[in-house]
Amino acid sequence: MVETVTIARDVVLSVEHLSMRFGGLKAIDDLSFDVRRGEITALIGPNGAGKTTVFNCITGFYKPTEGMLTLKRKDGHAFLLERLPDYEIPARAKVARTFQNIRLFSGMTVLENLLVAQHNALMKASGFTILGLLGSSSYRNADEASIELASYWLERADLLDRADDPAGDLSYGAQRRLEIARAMCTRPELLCLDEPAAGLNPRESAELNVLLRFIRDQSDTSILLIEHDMSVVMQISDHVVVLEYGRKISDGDPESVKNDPKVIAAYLGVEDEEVEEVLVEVGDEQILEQLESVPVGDAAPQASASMFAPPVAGSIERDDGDAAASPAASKAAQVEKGATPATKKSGEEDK
Ligand SMILES: Nc1ncnc2c1ncn2[C@@H]1O[C@H](COP(=O)(O)OP(=O)(O)OP(=O)(O)O)[C@@H](O)[C@H]1O
Repeated sequence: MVETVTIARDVVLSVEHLSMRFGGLKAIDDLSFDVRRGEITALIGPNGAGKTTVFNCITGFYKPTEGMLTLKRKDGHAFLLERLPDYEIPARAKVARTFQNIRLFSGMTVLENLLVAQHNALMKASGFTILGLLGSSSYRNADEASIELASYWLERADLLDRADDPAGDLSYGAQRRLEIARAMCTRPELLCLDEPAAGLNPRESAELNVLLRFIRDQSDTSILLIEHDMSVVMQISDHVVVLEYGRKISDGDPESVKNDPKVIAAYLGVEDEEVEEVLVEVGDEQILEQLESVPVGDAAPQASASMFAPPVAGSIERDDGDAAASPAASKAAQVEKGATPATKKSGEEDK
């Protein structure tokens, strides 16, 4: 059943009073924010802040403990994502997602990866029969349309000349772009990207930025991304939402969020001397001045100091997909784990 609700016209996703508990741990606590249509919204925060949990709630991997997630499609249909079975979220609500770890079919060619993403549309066109596959004109048309769409996104991702190569042969940055191209082949209205710049070098990050800006400006897809690389966030986001310990601490345009003392304190939740050291390294005196007005004790004790540190070429660890931007960007200790998920589905943890 299609759940119909009323939300502002330019909002594609409305998150309202979202909470998610894992046993005794409240990973998300009464979180509300909007993703506006045609924008890039970044969800940022120190490690363990709850960003991936929000994605898992949006994409149906977790059913939230409380709250409403309303996806409004351009045609006016609205879906309450927390009530949809997870397999219907991409198909009906048109939400696509990529993961922190690259998940391509590495033995298939680049083109095949994009065609597999359109499997549902092709099967529908075949009428789910072998005769349909072999002879029907609707299948042939759908087949041609799939190849055309795949070629379009391969070109946008600068991968057209690699179409027949195995996906596993691509460079890391090219594989990231292929994942995004594959997601775009499902014609999503909301694209959720979990750390798309993780492990990319500055040149690859710049290529990613070009692709994401193109999606925002030239397609009907809005983007919600989790990202630790602040150079990416600050360059391409229209809107930034900051989480700390599952709660929203800031929400606004990149400039206002960057200068929000609560955000600075959360990211630089370290000893006073270290704060100063990092800020001097970054060279932002304005932030330093603002930080002085934050009451002592407001800083989170286990946050990361990575926010304003620029990426440093050559210091990127790619094996596990994590990027270390600079010494100042070392990840903070995780918030204590170990609680049992209240509503986690069977299968692996979705990271
Ligand atoms: N399935 C789970 N079971 C128990 N606790 C969980 C589960 N998933 C997440 N958590 C906890 O919820 C909190 C938020 O985790 P989450 O992975 O959403 O944070 P994050 O902001 O995405 O972190 P990172 O930036 O490191 O990816 C953490 O304390 C984490 O340990």
